[in-house]
Amino acid sequence: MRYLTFALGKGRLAKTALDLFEKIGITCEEMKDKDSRKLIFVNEELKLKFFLAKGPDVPTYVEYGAADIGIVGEDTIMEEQRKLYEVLDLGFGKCRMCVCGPASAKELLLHQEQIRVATKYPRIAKDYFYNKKHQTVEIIKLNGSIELAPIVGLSEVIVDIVETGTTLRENGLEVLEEVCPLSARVVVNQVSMRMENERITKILTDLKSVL
Ligand SMILES: Nc1ncnc2c1ncn2[C@@H]1O[C@H](COP(=O)(O)OP(=O)(O)OP(=O)(O)O)[C@@H](O)[C@H]1O
Ligand SMILES: O=P(O)(O)OC[C@H]1O[C@H](OP(=O)(O)OP(=O)(O)O)[C@H](O)[C@@H]1O
Repeated sequence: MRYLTFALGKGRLAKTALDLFEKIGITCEEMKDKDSRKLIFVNEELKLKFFLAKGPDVPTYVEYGAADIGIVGEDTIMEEQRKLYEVLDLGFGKCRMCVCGPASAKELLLHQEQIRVATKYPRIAKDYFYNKKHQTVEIIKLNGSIELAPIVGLSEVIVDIVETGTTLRENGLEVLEEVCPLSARVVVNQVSMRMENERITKILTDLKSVL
């Protein structure tokens, strides 16, 4: 039997994903060691491998078959546009992709002004403004602390993830429009889905039963 390989984003979703696997009898104790720099873990008994990667790289590993199964935020799936099957909504990691800014930016959105939009998600932002709203905007790609952009005058608004709204509140910003709700998803490599259908289907069925 060959190994089935799981790719997990090493951020916020990893711990909950591992807890979920534990509930269906898939454990990997080594992975819980927070101080470890180890990147890949093996469960010999079940012939499973797990590795931690940067969230946005998870769909890449899955598309190329370096991982059979991945757990990743829906935002990352939308942004990366990889060829893979999105098979299960895990119902955790819930948040929203939103257009945010100071209250004063509402007017600019309303009048379809040519505004600047800072974001870690240029594809999602472009799709939203160009295809859904038919509004021409300038998109500026950033890599984090996106809320800074309207505060320091880099952009009028941002497209970013909102969970509790604390980051917005503490920086005098608010949600102006909602792009879409988001949650953690299971993605599967397209060839693995055929070649390892039985094992993968069993894992998915087990996961569904504990959600
Ligand atoms: N408050 C939140 N902020 C960001 N992502 C959240 C939040 N709540 C849930 N998520 C989900 O968790 C996923 C992982 O987020 P996390 O910030 O850990 O990783 P990341 O965006 O890849 O971070 P980094 O770029 O810092 O490595 C996101 O893609 C999103 O789907
Ligand atoms: O609504 P909240 O609960 O405040 O959560 C949303 C914030 O969390 C994320 O940032 P993260 O902590 O991943 O840091 P980053 O800005 O460096 O990506 C996201 O980009 C928002 O800034």
